[in-house]
Amino acid sequence: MVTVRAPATSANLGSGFDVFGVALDRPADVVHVERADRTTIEVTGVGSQYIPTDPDRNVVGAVADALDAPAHIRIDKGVRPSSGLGSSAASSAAAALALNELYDRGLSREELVPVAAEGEAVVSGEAHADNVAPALLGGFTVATDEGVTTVDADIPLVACLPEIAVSTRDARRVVPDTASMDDLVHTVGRAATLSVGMCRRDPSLVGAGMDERIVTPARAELITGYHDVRESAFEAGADGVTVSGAGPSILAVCGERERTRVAAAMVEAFDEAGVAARAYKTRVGRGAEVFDI
Ligand SMILES: Nc1ncnc2c1ncn2[C@@H]1O[C@H](COP(=O)(O)OP(=O)(O)O)[C@@H](O)[C@H]1O
Ligand SMILES: N[C@@H](CCOP(=O)(O)O)C(=O)O
Repeated sequence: MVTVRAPATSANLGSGFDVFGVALDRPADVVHVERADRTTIEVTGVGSQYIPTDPDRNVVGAVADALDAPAHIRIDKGVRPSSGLGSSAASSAAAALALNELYDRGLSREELVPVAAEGEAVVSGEAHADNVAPALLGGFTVATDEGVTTVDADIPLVACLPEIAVSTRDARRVVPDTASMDDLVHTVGRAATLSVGMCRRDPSLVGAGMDERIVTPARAELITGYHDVRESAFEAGADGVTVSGAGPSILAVCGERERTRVAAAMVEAFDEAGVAARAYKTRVGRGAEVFDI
């Protein structure tokens, strides 16, 4: 048996739609795999009642197919599904790494990124790699058609998860088909600022680089209380606030000392909007870990 822990991730970071991602140091999924003649799946943990065990509908089934590695796969969910915190990606990345070990396929973590992205295609319709890349490699990742670049960033974060579900598939439908040249220039400037901020481990540059005018405003409409939560986080000292992945989680970047205040302000603002929420005080963390063979 092989056991792998793969972390939650936050994709896009505002200005890096379908490209940027960070691994969070918590929460995480734990996946156990054992060789079998055909793939079977068992799911426990947070939100497991909403997750199919049919290998054609669970992301780990697609990963097992892609690696030609049938197995009995047990998923212990720590990352709630439809959260905007890369729940499906955590399972996909963990399964890819675990099955690669179990069947001795010899693929590197970089080579496992497109394999794990096959799982994302099952649930969102597209094999976007911006969650599975940080889930496998850790840190801040830039995922493009050419491959993945990583930065071992260390930045404090707050991920605030409201009790609403937004499916990535639905949230991809509201993404505009076109953008003006002004908005593209603005996005490139912010994305570059954010990347420099990650390299310098500077929360204020990362925060400034999160601002984005094309995708985020459309998705904010799907999240009750988004504007108030964002404003409250800034008032409490956040350097930047945006939709985490496709939502509904909201991600804030801040200094170490502001984290507790920012987390409390976000939960309170959701509460005032009539939505229960929890906040993870977290930071950019490591990628998936094999911890028991
Ligand atoms: N192993 C899995 N973990 C989480 N969700 C899964 C898994 N397999 C299939 N799903 C389905 O994927 C959807 C959640 O994925 P997605 O919408 O991308 O949300 P998230 O942002 O949390 O990854 C749900 O419909 C869920 O039932
Ligand atoms: N780039 C994707 C990221 C989806 O992230 P998730 O955590 O919500 O699955 C998108 O924005 O659609």
